[in-house]
Amino acid sequence: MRVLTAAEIRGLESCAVESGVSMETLMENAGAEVAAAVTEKMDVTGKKTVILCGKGNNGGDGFVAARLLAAEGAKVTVVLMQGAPASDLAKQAYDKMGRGIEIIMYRTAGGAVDAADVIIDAVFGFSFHGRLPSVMEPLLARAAENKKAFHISVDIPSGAVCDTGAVEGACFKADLTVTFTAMKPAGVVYPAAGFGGMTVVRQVGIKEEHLEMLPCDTESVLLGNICPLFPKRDPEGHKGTYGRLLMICGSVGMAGACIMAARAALRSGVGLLNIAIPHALYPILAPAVPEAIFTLYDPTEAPGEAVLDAIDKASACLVGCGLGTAPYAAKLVDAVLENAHGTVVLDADALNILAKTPEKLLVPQAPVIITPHPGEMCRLNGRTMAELRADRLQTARVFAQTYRVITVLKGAGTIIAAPSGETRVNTTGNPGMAKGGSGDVLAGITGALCAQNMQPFEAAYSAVCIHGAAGDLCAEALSQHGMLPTDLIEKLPQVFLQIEGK
Ligand SMILES: NC(=O)C1=CN([C@@H]2O[C@H](COP(=O)(O)OP(=O)(O)OC[C@H]3O[C@@H](n4cnc5c(N)ncnc54)[C@H](O)[C@@H]3O)[C@@H](O)[C@H]2O)[C@@H](O)CC1
Ligand SMILES: Nc1ncnc2c1ncn2[C@@H]1O[C@H](COP(=O)(O)OP(=O)(O)O)[C@@H](O)[C@H]1O
Ligand SMILES: [K+]
Repeated sequence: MRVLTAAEIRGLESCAVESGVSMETLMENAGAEVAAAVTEKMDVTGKKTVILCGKGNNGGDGFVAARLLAAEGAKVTVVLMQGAPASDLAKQAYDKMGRGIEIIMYRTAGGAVDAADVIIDAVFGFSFHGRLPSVMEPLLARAAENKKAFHISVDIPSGAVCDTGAVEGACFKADLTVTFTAMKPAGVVYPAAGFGGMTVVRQVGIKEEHLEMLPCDTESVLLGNICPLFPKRDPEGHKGTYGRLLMICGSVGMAGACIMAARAALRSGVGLLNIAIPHALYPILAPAVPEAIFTLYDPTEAPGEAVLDAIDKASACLVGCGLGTAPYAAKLVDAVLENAHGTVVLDADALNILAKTPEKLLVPQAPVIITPHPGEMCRLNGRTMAELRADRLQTARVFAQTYRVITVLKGAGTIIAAPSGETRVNTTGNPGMAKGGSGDVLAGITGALCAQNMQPFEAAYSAVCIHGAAGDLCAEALSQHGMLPTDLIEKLPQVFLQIEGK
């Protein structure tokens, strides 16, 4: 699904006005969609409906919804959060409300919020930036405490910044967000996405051709979107057809990371898996991954002929899961950066090794995918965690463009950014995956898809989506508490069944 910024929506709004659709109509339709979302959920007759309205057009949408819900028999109270409406459009909508709707100021609204059956958040929309004014915080907290009410946000949960998904202070917590025209970053990028509940996109009068003509470089990803990227396997295919993945992962003390990445790669369709490990790991790895072949190396020596030959033959290399950061590991990373022909996937310790010298990411001729979690990202770009959380989209984009690497910034709503500026936001997965080892599974899937010659950007976002989909199946079957990263691997066949079925 396309994800549009506030400026893009404003541009579309101007096109609509030029083609004869008035702003009043857009606002009327927006308010009607909000009212419809409530009436679809419940019979509103006599229901105490509190609408928190700001002074801008988001508040205007709230006034329209107030009028329409009151006409349906709801007992509506409008709360002016910033005093009288300021925009002409919002003023018109306010005047049209007529009698029969209670209008109160936010300072006296606590009781109404506590007793409400429905609370509609129409305080701020896509023009909000910075922090929610602190005077509004107590009322939002009371709205959240009213657990029996249905909470609905208009366009964006108030307190979230549209284009970055940042939430610096308090934010309205919604069960449902009705957003207009297109998905916005705040609907899919965390932390904002965690406040909006389910987000539905509703059309309010922007012409479809205007929407389609608009170039868009950001999309959200669902399993259904990636299915067409997986052609049927060739009936005459052999192991050579499906690529040769070289993994340089694992060390004494971290063999498990290598095993999980290897098993995930094998369950993701790769033809041949070669694992380069120190001799000492062979007795553990060989029985754990019987399908793999092994290239054994001596960690006290520089990467030898066998490792260099393996790099030369690989259609993709995955480096870093459980590799450690010893000097020999750094030499292995260099060997891959200098010699790889196929896509290079760098995870975990490979990224820790490169944190001091990120310019080395520019060395490979081959495409590079990096899969940092937020801590690794901050080590690589030298920024703080607060800076990262303030704009996860831009953090990934800037790094991808600066170092010409596909950047997979992991976490809820993983961001996948390409050097071209194209960006994807993942929508699968859940907090049951927040356990050591989940990242190794993702790295294995990513390496396997790259080895099979999928385009690297498509491989990167498909892997993230598949990984999250496996996580969602695990959560359903095993609970978020009880599921393990190794369970993700066992669920991969079920995800690929869905992909092959399309
Ligand atoms: N453009 C469109 O296509 C449509 C837009 N509509 C609505 O219009 C909304 C946007 O309306 P507006 O542009 O009037 O702005 P908002 O209603 O988002 O914000 C109101 C005002 O708050 C100010 N503000 C921003 N950050 C603040 C902060 N931290 N503290 C205090 N004040 C702050 C802004 O400068 C703005 O003037 C959309 O989100 C949507 O709900 C709808 O009416 C339908 C169509
Ligand atoms: N709350 C969450 N929602 C969705 N996915 C998550 C969540 N927490 C973690 N994940 C996913 O789990 C994986 C964890 O990776 P990482 O932090 O590298 O762990 P490790 O290296 O310990 O295996 C990432 O793919 C991340 O996106
Ligand atoms: K809002």
